[in-house]
Amino acid sequence: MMLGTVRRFGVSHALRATAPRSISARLATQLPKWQAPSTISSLSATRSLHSSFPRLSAATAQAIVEETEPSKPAIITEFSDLAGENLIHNKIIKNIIQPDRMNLKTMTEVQSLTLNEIVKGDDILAQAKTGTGKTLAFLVPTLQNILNDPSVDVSKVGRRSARTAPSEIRALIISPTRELAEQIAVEARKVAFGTGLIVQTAVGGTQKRAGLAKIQQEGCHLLIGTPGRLKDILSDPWTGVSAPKLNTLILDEADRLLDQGFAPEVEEIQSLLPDPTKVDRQTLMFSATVPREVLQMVRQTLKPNFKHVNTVREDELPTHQRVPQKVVYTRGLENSLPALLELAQNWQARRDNGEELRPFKAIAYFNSTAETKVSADAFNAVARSSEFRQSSMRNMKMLEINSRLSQAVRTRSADNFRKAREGILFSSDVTARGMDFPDVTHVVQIGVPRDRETYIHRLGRTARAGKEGEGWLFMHPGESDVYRKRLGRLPLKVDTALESANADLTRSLSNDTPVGKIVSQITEGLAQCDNATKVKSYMGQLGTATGNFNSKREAIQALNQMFISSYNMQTLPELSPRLMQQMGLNRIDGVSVGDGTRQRREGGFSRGGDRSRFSRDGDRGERGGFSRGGDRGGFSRGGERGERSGFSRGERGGFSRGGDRGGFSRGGDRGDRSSRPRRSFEDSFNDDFRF
Ligand SMILES: Nc1ncnc2c1ncn2[C@@H]1O[C@H](COP(=O)(O)OP(=O)(O)OP(=O)(O)O)[C@@H](O)[C@H]1O
Repeated sequence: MMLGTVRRFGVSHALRATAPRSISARLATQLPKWQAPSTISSLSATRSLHSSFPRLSAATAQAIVEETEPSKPAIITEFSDLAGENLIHNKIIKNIIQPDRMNLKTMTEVQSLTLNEIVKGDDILAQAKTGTGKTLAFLVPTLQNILNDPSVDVSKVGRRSARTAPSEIRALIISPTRELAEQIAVEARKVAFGTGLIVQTAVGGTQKRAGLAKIQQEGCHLLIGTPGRLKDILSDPWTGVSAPKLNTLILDEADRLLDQGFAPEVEEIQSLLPDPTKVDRQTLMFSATVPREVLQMVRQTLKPNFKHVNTVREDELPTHQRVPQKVVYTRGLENSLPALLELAQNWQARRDNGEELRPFKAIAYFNSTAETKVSADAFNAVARSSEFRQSSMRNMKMLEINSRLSQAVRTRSADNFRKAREGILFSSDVTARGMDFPDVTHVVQIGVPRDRETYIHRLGRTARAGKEGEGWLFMHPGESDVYRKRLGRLPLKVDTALESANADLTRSLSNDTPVGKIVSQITEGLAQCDNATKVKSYMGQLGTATGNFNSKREAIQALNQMFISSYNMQTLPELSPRLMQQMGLNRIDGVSVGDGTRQRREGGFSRGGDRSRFSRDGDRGERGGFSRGGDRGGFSRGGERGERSGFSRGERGGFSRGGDRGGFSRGGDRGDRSSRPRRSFEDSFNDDFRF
């Protein structure tokens, strides 16, 4: 079996014969040493030689190449060795290796393999596990290709700022989330420091005008953004931003960008780029996961002779072996938050006892945005309590991030978590892909995630760059069918150590027991959350749980129990008959039927409880739940595949039919100009609905 493989597809694209060759392709012919590791398929025997952070050591690579194809020179594996090859600008190399800059030495496997391939100018699909340095793998050759382009004014390289017209954009990176786009930009600026190359971002939720002005004043060689905003500015002639000379397009988290939710926007962006028969374009796709369903889209998007660089062996699991993954069956939905607190306390107790453990820094993932909020609010209340403030956990930061927060708050949360030594980030899937928060020790997923890829990417927020980490999944036994379907082949082991996961919280527990103490902390924390948030959380979870549980009735019973016993609410939220019909529920499922008057009175919804209003006022994450619940045909009946496609169809279909789409897209542009930024449809849909 292969450690890293480079597969070539098809024959050369007819266009390539006529199209001008990319700079990198031309370069490649002058570069005898940086050979394609076409023998890389023979690397399997050396796997044990590698550290947990997969790298090809120079000696190993040399030995392999010699063993298999003695005539071929070594693969470059040290960043510093790039200098002798005249391949990569000295400033870029310095930026990467200098201790006071990025301080990196040896390439990771995906970097080594793809740098080599990208520089030759071919289209690439690159697959490597989470946290293995894919960002640098596409940034370095991309920035170098721009520098190599004779039509880019290289005479200014080295100056602080090389002013360019907006149309000088040579490379475009599309990212599914704003935070990831910004993170890539930070990395790109580090790599490009001192070269004169200008990196700009175009992401939703920020002032479009200000972003455009920046591009116009400073110029832009590399533009990084989210699909909606990129489409917006490239399609609008008034922005003055176009990319007639663009020759590199990168799709980070490619499988997400090619799924049915994003694909139309990505296609539209491509149609706004120069005709590839006139301006040769190299397209690069990177992700840790490439499900079979999207391979077809990959083939349609890349040139027929694209290369598939895959560092995940066919017989290997897509998660890091070094990461223990544990599944905890919770007695009820209400047991998850106490179990999370217990996990943190246990870790801290071990540290207090002198074990050499890193500070507890966890991301807790929830399937609905409102649940994220209620949980963050409850833990913040716990953290304010005198008991907590007197404990050794007192420095733990409790932070929240989800798509319902303003972009400014989202950015602040992400920055604070990045800086935090210890803490918990209560997150929806906005941070599930690509985000590189340092030193995350635990990823805790609450509820079975919507698909296998989501599980893998969330888990990938820990154990990055060769570090250690743990993955935990807290799930209700009622989710066992979808658990088996979605995550069945992943190496999760049942863990029963967390006592509060199994405590009966419908009965009062003595405060004298450790579990009783934990439960009372959470109960007091939840008591400080407002009722409206709790109602929204119930509604959000209704959507996700009815899609996840073996039966809707069981889901609703579990939810009702949590609402009454743990949220300490007296009466269940009312669901309108219309909503019930949309969700495929009936009275005997145990829901409270009404017109929403009660929750309006109690502050649950400001503008009503039916679906159409709820979709404006309620939690956007919840809408995902509703659609899934509503579009039962796709979600509950489908298998793994059916769920994926049903899910996407359900979301889009639900939206278009509901008419929200038009409203959102119209509102998006105007919103960017108004003082209170409004969200374009894409921003709301792509970021909020599905993350
Ligand atoms: N050659 C290297 N040596 C050591 N650390 C590296 C190297 N390259 C990148 N890193 C670090 O590894 C971490 C993960 O990198 P990156 O975010 O690019 O991973 P990724 O493969 O894109 O992950 P994901 O699949 O989650 O998007 C970053 O902190 C980065 O600085």
